[in-house]
Amino acid sequence: MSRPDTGLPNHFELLATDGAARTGRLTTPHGVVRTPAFMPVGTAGAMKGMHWREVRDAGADIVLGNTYHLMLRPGAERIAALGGLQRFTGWNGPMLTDSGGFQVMSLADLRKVSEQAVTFRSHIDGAKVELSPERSIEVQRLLGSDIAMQMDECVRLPAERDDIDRAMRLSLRWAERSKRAFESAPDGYMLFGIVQGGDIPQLRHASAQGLVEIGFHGYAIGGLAVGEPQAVMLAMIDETAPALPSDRPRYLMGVGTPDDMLEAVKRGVDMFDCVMPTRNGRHGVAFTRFGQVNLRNARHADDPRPLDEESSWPSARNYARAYLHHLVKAGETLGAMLLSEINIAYYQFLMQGIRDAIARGTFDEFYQRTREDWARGDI
Ligand SMILES: Nc1cc(N)c2c(=O)[nH][nH]c(=O)c2c1
Repeated sequence: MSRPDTGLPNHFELLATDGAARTGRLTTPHGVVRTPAFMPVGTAGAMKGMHWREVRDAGADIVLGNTYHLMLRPGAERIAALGGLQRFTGWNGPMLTDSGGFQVMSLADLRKVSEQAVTFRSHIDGAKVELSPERSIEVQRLLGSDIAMQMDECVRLPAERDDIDRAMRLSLRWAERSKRAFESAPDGYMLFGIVQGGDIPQLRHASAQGLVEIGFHGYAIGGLAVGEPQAVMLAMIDETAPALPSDRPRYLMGVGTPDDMLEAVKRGVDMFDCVMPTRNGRHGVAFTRFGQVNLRNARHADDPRPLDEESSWPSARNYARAYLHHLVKAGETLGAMLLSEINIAYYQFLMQGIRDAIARGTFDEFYQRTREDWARGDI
């Protein structure tokens, strides 16, 4: 087990452990986050297809905002002038923002990476933009997010060792710059470092060690969920999590399916984010206690049963599959809305079950039973 980190103020309280799995509380300026936590992704300041009250009622303590989108439109200075993300959006709880660098690499045109910054042309209006570690921190501070992320360079897999090594060392230098730029933030606001190193254990260890020497409030495991098989992702979590301070939160970026998260919690991960529940909902796919259900499938056309008559979420137990199938096939907006909330609610239901099981010391039984239920499939 890795050593506690005696560096920056620690806002994370470990409440219980069960094997490598942990449950805890992360205290932020806008509220407490129960961990393990799933952060729904509110890309441009909104949860697609959902009201914030539904996100909160589903059990989410914290949501994620994308710096890339928000800095381009409506703009960080405008959001700051309007009172920050919480007042601007109406979500009055904790928010985490990413650095923007990851989405520059996946969304922007004509992007160029240098030691100083990434430069790119906005996908909205073609304007030339420079995003440095310092500007990324400035934007995240202007947005007022509770947890900011260092700027990093993530290499998609598979990739050559030299490129993974280059990006990992650049990310460490950007980590230093990000931390210096963050130092004026008020107490309580946090900055997380991001471990890179691709699918190479030695590079992951070097990245984790370098970040711990710099010192952060929490640590993200980056460079995964970028095209590698689940087995590789899990192997890299096995390499990385134990190299991070045991008393600080560990955040696996961009992950994932319910199965991914259950496996990652078993390996000591505390926080997750993924667009999958809302994106799959918009595409007609529901996540349930018995696995995924594709409501586009004709087999649902005459099925009067709800998705899950024992669900804690009303929309999952009150609407017939036949109706959801109709809405999806007809392209009705309500279909995307209902399946988005059903999926976010299931993700939060899973997280609550995980937290309860770890607190009771029954995580192994919960893990086995949950996987058996998924394997039963949709009856
Ligand atoms: N799967 C991933 C999703 C992400 N949003 C990120 C990120 O923002 N930074 N760095 C990363 O490595 C990364 C990986």
